Amino acid sequence: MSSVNKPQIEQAIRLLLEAIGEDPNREGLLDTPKRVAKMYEEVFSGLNEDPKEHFKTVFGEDHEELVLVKDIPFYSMCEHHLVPFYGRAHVAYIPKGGKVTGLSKLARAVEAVAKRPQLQERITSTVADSIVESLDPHGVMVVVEAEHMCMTMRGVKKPGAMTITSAVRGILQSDAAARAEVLSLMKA
Ligand SMILES: Nc1nc2c(ncn2[C@@H]2O[C@H](COP(=O)(O)OP(=O)(O)OP(=O)(O)O)[C@@H](O)[C@H]2O)c(=O)[nH]1
Ligand SMILES: [Zn+2]
Repeated sequence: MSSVNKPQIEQAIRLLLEAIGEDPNREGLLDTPKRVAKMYEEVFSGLNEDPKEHFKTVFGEDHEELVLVKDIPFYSMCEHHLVPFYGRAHVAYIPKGGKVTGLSKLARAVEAVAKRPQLQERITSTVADSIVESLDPHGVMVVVEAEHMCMTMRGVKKPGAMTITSAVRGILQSDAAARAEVLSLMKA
């Protein structure tokens, strides 16, 4: 079920168009409020999702070694300017007690968290903490690399500048050698 109020978004977009000096009744813009409402429903669909729900899929596999899914593409919306930021997430964890989740669930958790008005730091730490809370693993490391359109098309105008954030939990926080190994696999 959607949490966005589409008629209200349509109304707001008509006002916005008027405010920038456009005519919301000209032919090319007639369906724009409806399209934008539909788009926001899609790009903010993560507001209805708890990333931890995805980790209910657990296999009782006795693997207490690294699992890494890297290069997970994501698109999010910067909560300061409501323009996109996008890039790749790398999610690693070391399972404990047979709590191994489905690989796709790591990517689903990234999607759920990204599809909200966001900060890159919060995407990173929310994904890491969801894994810790759901799977109680030995360790977790999430690295996110992204380009922010608010730094590219406006403001400071620095296309190509990449922001990298990480969140490290458990043994990957306390053991520098293990952390370095995960980092090198993420970069490989
Ligand atoms: N920490 C963090 N900052 C972000 C993120 N996305 C955008 N920002 C920053 O949020 C800040 C908002 O700064 P403000 O001074 O309030 O807004 P502004 O005048 O539009 O800032 P400029 O972008 O510098 O023009 C900017 O520095 C953005 O680069 C993010 O994911 N994390
Ligand atoms: Zn921004």
